[in-house]
Amino acid sequence: MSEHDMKLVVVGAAGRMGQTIIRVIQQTPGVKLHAAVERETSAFIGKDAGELAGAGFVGVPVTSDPLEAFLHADGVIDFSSPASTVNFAGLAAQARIVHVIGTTGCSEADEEKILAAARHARVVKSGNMSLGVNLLGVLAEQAARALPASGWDIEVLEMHHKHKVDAPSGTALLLGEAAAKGRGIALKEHSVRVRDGHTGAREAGTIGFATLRGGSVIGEHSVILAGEGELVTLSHSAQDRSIFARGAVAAALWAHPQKPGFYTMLDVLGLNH
Ligand SMILES: NC(=O)C1=CN([C@@H]2O[C@H](COP(=O)(O)OP(=O)(O)OC[C@H]3O[C@@H](n4cnc5c(N)ncnc54)[C@H](OP(=O)(O)O)[C@@H]3O)[C@@H](O)[C@H]2O)C=CC1
Ligand SMILES: O=C(O)C1=N[C@H](C(=O)O)C[C@H](O)C1
Repeated sequence: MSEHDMKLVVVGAAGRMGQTIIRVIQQTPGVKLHAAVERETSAFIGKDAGELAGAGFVGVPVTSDPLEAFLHADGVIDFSSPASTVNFAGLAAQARIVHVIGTTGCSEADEEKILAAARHARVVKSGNMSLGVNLLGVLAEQAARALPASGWDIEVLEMHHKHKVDAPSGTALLLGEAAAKGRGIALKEHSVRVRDGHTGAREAGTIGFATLRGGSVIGEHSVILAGEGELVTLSHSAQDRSIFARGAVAAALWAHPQKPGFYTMLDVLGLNH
């Protein structure tokens, strides 16, 4: 470890992603764990963050005070919940530091507050921090551009573990947005997020979403382009949460020298053409 390492705070430190991120920080040159934050009511307050994550003792006790944690930090990695992410965005803006946001399920009002915070913080936000999914988004955009809407229907299918609380997943929406971009349409006006009962025939030009939940599935996503007599399926399968954590740490390092603003993983990965 060096004194020049980027000092990172992990919020939601005891969560599935929080623990994975702490382990990845311990393995990544150029970054160090500065603080780990959980709710005041968490049973993990005061426990060593490294031991909690199965990474061995690191000398960083879990705290419930984000203000103090952000004070001398360079960046925050945040996979928590929409309400807490909006709160952390305000604090990261005050501290003028990097805020990497993996939290999904944010409302439009939440997104506006995060955008406002990005006037002062360097925010990187994505529904999926993995290289593979971001490449899949680029491919979905290309496929949607190449195949005419009159003959090809687009459906996004996802499956996640039984603990997931938001639907469609952030990744499904990212992929839907990419396909909509390829088609030159606004996703909001053309998406079908639920089907139930006598729905009538499928409306041409819409982008449909289907959600499955169960077991311990980390994340399965497919973009299906359905034509007359043929299907094109583009898919990604997450086999380990470290793909998201590695992406988030890479995003923090990338954002450190950038100007304040709102960025996505496409910027980080150089896929934003
Ligand atoms: N963009 C990406 O690549 C990925 C995004 N995600 C997203 O990340 C988020 C977290 O996922 P996951 O780790 O599975 O969820 P978990 O529920 O396991 O973890 C979330 C953690 O955040 C904590 N938390 C919530 N509110 C606060 C708060 N105000 N202060 C401090 N800690 C808080 C929770 O505590 P408590 O249990 O007490 O509420 C919990 O420990 C989800 O939105 C998920 O969709 C997940 C994987 C990849
Ligand atoms: O909640 C999860 O677990 C995941 N959430 C993200 C999403 O909503 O797409 C990313 C990943 O698929 C895992």
